[in-house]
Amino acid sequence: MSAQSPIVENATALIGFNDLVGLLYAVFVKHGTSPQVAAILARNCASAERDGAHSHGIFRIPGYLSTLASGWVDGKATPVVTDVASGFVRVDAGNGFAQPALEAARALLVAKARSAGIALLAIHNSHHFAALWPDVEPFAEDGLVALSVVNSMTCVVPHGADRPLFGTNPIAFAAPRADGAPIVFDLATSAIAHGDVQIAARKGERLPPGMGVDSLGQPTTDPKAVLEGGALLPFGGHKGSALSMMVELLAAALTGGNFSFEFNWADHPGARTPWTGQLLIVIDPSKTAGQSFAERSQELVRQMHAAGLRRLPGDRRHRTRAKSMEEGVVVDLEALNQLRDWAT
Ligand SMILES: NC(=O)C1=CN([C@@H]2O[C@H](COP(=O)(O)OP(=O)(O)OC[C@H]3O[C@@H](n4cnc5c(N)ncnc54)[C@H](OP(=O)(O)O)[C@@H]3O)[C@@H](O)[C@H]2O)C=CC1
Ligand SMILES: O=C(O)C1=NCCCC1
Repeated sequence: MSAQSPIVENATALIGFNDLVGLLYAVFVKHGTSPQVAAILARNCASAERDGAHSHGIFRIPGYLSTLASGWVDGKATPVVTDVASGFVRVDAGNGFAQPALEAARALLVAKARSAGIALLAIHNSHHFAALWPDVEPFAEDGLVALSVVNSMTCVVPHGADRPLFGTNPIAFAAPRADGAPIVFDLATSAIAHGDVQIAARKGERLPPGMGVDSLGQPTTDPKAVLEGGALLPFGGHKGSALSMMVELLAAALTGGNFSFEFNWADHPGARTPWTGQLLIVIDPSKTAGQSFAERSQELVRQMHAAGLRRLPGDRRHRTRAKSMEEGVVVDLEALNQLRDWAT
């Protein structure tokens, strides 16, 4: 630890998962969401904290609240679902959050996927602040395969370019398997999520090399240099950059949302989300020929373990989830007290 960047370990507290959901629900209602929206966001945010996905748990609450206070997002919006075609559902989120829009469309989307074998959900006029795995995991728990993409705000320099253009543009995938939790991965197409850079800056920690550049385009491990005029890099050079480009096309061009670069923060003080889009593809694998998909995915996992793999994507989350459900969710004490203030 360097003398210039002391790492302060904050005190923590334990809170039961349902108590955390209840507390977050009260915070959201108090700050202008409808009870329906509050219930969805509270569960989403508490689930991230429960699973140790800290960059998209309680850490995000100040951003939610300042965005609600700015009027940039409508916390009481009622999503409008349109049955576009046999395999296509569109939702106008009404300038509300993306998760209630997904909830509003879920039943129709699943019915279409089960009848046609595949269905696509395009959400626009929406805000997505969160982790993506809660959006896809429930489909796989019901035996379906799901893929989701969402673009975010400009902070990533495309491979070979001179200035930031893409968002951190995550991709999440979930598939059922015969024995055990669904296979789920959820990753930013940037070398690191923006939220993790903010957390590192707050804790006075350095970033690993290769994550970002400073305002002069020079490589840096200083999170503040990345946040203040610098930018992030895609993961895996041209490969992550191509995936990020794909996310812009699917999540924005196909849904009617903004590209990550089409949002001017200066016009919306307090806003923390851009006005982008979200795309979800749901597949019913029972429609494929041959052996059960869940058996095939189980066989893949078996072979990966036989090849020496010790950790599947999602394993860490599930371990953290089990511990949180048994012992309580570990939260920063100061953040917990702040939530209690905000709830009253
Ligand atoms: N809404 C938005 O606009 C945005 C949201 N995000 C969110 O930020 C979150 C964090 O993204 P990111 O930092 O890229 O995620 P990570 O790099 O931490 O993890 C990405 C995936 O890889 C898995 N994984 C990590 N390390 C290993 C390993 N050693 N072996 C096997 N699997 C591993 C993770 O599983 P596990 O979880 O079990 O560790 C996870 O599924 C995501 O939830 C994403 O949706 C990011 C950008 C924008
Ligand atoms: O961590 C990130 O990167 C983001 N998370 C939520 C919304 C914008 C980007």
